[in-house]
Amino acid sequence: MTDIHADTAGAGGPITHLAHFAEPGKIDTTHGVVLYVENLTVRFDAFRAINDLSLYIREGELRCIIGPNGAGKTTLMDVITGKTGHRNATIEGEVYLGQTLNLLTMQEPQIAQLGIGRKFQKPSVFESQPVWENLYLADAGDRRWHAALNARITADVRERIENTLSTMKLESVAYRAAGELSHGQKQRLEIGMLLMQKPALLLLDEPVAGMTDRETAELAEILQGIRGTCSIVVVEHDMGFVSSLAGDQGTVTVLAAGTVLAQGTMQQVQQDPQVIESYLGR
Ligand SMILES: Nc1ncnc2c1ncn2[C@@H]1O[C@H](COP(=O)(O)OP(=O)(O)OP(=O)(O)O)[C@@H](O)[C@H]1O
Repeated sequence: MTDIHADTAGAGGPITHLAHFAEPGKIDTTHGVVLYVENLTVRFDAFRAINDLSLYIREGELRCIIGPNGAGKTTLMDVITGKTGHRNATIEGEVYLGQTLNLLTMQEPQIAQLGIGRKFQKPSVFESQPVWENLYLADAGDRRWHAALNARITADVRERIENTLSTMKLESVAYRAAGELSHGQKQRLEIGMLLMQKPALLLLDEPVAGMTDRETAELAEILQGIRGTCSIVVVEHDMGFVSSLAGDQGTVTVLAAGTVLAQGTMQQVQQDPQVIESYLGR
C-alpha cells in the first residue's frame, strides 16, 4: 500500500458509529458518506476476488475506479447491487448505503429501489420506443408498462423528461426510436433513464467502451455537468476519460488483486510506482 491510498479521514468515520435516527428506508448521509465498503472479502470457492477491501464514497462525489483485468471491479459492483447472492460467492465484511442500510442483507430489486442505479457496459433501452418514452417508462419504474403508457403524464414528469433530454444532450432525437440512435446516444439515454429514477448513487461500468473520441469527450462533459447532483462511481479503462472526469482534485481508486492498491488524485496515482508496475505501465 502507498501513503496515498487511504482517505477515510474525510469519510465521516466507520459504520460502527451508526446513527439511529434516520427514517426507515431513507439514506442517512449525516456523515457525508453515501456508500461504505469495509473490510470486504468475496471468495469464489477458495479464490479471493475481493480481498479485505475498504472504500468510502462521499455524497455528491464522482469517483473513478481503475485497475487491471481481474482486479475485482465488476465483483465489487455486483456486491453493491446485490448480484452475487446467487453465485458460488462467500461474502464477508460490511457494505452500507448511508449509515443504516446494510446492503449485504438485501436483494437486487430492493437495492435498486433504495436509489442505487447501475449501468452495464452494453446499452439496454426499449429500442422500438421513442427516446422520450424510454425516459418516461424509466420514471414509471415497476408500474405496468401498458398502464404507464396509458397514464397521463404529469407536469412534473414532463419537466423532468425535458430536463433529462437537455442534460443528456438528446433533445434533437427526443422523438426518434431508441433503436435508431448511435452507440454514444444510446449510452447517454440509458444514463438518462437511471437519472429519471433520482438515484443517490449511480454506478457506471465502462460507459465509454465502444464510443468514438467525440462521444467520449461529450459524455465526460455531461458527467461533469451532473457532478454533485448524486454520487457517481465510474469503472473505466480509458485513461483519457478518467483524467477528464477526475480533473485535478477528483479521487481515483486503483484496484488490483481485489484490494485498493492506491488512491488519490489522477496525478498521484499515475506517479505511484506500484500502479505503474501493475497497471499503467503495461
Ligand atoms: N462467479 C465466479 N466464479 C469464480 N471466479 C470468478 C467469478 N466471478 C469473477 N471471478 C474471478 O474474480 C476475479 C475478479 O473478476 P472481476 O470480473 O470482478 O474483475 P474486473 O476487475 O471487473 O475485470 P475486467 O476489467 O476484466 O472486467 C477474476 O479473476 C475472475 O475470474
